[in-house]
Amino acid sequence: MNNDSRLYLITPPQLPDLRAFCDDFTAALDAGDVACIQLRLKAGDGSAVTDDDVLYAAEAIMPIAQEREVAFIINDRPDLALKTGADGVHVGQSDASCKKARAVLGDDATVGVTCHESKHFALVAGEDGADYVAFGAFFPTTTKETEFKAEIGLLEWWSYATTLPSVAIGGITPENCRPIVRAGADFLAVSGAVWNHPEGPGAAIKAFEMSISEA
Ligand SMILES: Cc1ncc(COP(=O)(O)OP(=O)(O)O)c(N)n1
Ligand SMILES: Cc1ncsc1CCOP(=O)(O)O
Ligand SMILES: [Mg+2]
Repeated sequence: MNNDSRLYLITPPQLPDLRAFCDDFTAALDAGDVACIQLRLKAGDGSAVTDDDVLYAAEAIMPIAQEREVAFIINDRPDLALKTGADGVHVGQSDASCKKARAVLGDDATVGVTCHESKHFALVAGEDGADYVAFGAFFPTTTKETEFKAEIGLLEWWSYATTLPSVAIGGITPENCRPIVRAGADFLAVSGAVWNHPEGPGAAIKAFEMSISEA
């Protein structure tokens, strides 16, 4: 049994009211243990995401995280992670490679890699110097159109076979996370279940903590 999973928050894909998001984020961090936040901005209806959008959001969000020793990770873009002074970057299979991200950010940065449902991608990421591998999607999600579905057995196998930390992602909620925690996921990456919780992000963090401790 592994009850040590920690929360890895992912921002909503659009942040039309950055100040309101910063309040929500602060409430989440004040409610319980959070290991890290990933700034993940994606184009909405008719709007592209510019580098300036990412830099502007990072400038507001990063200090809130770093003041509380919560790691600040930028999605997709090692160059912007370097420019903002982020703690690291998360790259997918169609983004910059893990090796490239490491070359840009150096040995001290955190580099995470999306591995979908693939042991092969995860083993390659480990060889290439990733600090964690992310598997998913475990459950249906409306945050991203997902092509890949991961099974919980993959997390069990990974935690048995390797020491590299795993992140589970995709539709994870306080209600469905227990098998993922028991399977040995080191981190639960969550977005919608926190920011859209009916009682607010702080209540979501507390509900996750309860489920993790009972898993
Ligand atoms: C922790 C974590 N895991 C997976 C992803 C997905 O990355 P990617 O496949 O590159 O897709 P986008 O997030 O860029 O749409 C992630 N961002 N974080
Ligand atoms: C970015 C990403 N990659 C696979 S699923 C997903 C979305 C995670 O968000 P949620 O926790 O709302 O399902
Ligand atoms: Mg990506």
